[in-house]
Amino acid sequence: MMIRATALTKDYGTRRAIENLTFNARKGEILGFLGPNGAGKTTTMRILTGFMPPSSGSVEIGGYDVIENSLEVRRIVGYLPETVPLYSDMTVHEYLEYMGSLRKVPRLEQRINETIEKVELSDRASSYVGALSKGMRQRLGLAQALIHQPEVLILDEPTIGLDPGQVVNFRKLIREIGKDKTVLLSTHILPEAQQICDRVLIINNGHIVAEDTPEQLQARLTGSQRVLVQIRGDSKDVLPIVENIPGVIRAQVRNQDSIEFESLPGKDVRPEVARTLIQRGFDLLQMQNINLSLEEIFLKLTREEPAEITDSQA
Ligand SMILES: Nc1ncnc2c1ncn2[C@@H]1O[C@H](COP(=O)(O)OP(=O)(O)OP(=O)(O)O)[C@@H](O)[C@H]1O
Repeated sequence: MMIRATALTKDYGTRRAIENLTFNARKGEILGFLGPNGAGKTTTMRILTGFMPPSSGSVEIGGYDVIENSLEVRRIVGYLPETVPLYSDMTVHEYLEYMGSLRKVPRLEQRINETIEKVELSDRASSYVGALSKGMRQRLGLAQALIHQPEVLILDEPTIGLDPGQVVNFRKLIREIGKDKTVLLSTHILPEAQQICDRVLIINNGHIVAEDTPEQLQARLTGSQRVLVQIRGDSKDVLPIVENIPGVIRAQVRNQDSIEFESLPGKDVRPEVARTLIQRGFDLLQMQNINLSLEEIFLKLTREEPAEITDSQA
């Protein structure tokens, strides 16, 4: 195992940010940390990079304890924090020279050239950092994380604030770099985790609530459908009818003239619902799939195994 985190807990004063997180990452794996804002992703990454100690628990990276062997850990870990401290009055080359010299990178000039080529900034080597686009700045952030050729790369919400084109490029770049590194990446965007990662940990409220491959995650999420139905009439009259249609697992009144229902995985009951309602004399005004929000996805994924609620969070 390249990363081994055991029973990590972090309290900020009386606020418990993460509790008892245990997870591993294999060598060469791209592991995703998926969770909404405030879930505890940044806290975990800061602990992993030795930026701050946990309140309890331990982390080993490449066999080194992040606190006891912090120098070794810094040598094998590259970190792209949520906001990278970049110096706008340095050029791209100067900035990497500076970051590389702090890390005492050997043959730095050659290394800078290799790195800017990898992140596709070679033609910007002499541009001032302040003049770069957001996407370029993020690639420069990645370059500083890669300058010392770390085996492990830790990326905190790396595509946040990029425009859609830049996001696509940046994800491709991470996959490319991840071919020969262990990568831990945090995101609050489900498709991002699915596109980039080999395995995804879902973190909510400081706890790991699910762990899966992107494929299995997808299967668990797209299995069932949620649909909004609007009719001319009273939704209270329609509810019992829809509830009784085979394949419908849950239905509820949305407002006066609409209800929503959820169907069994793998079964599209919409035609049956439409037919039944029309047969019963209702005018069907609208039928619309409802996308799951991230919060709902968490609930869904954790329905079978509810997240542990502890009373120690007060
Ligand atoms: N320095 C701090 N002092 C007090 N509370 C903090 C501190 N940093 C984080 N927290 C709290 O700990 C919890 C976890 O925060 P964390 O930043 O790790 O979450 P996150 O998943 O990275 O979210 P985000 O994407 O918003 O950064 C949040 O409730 C946050 O308010």
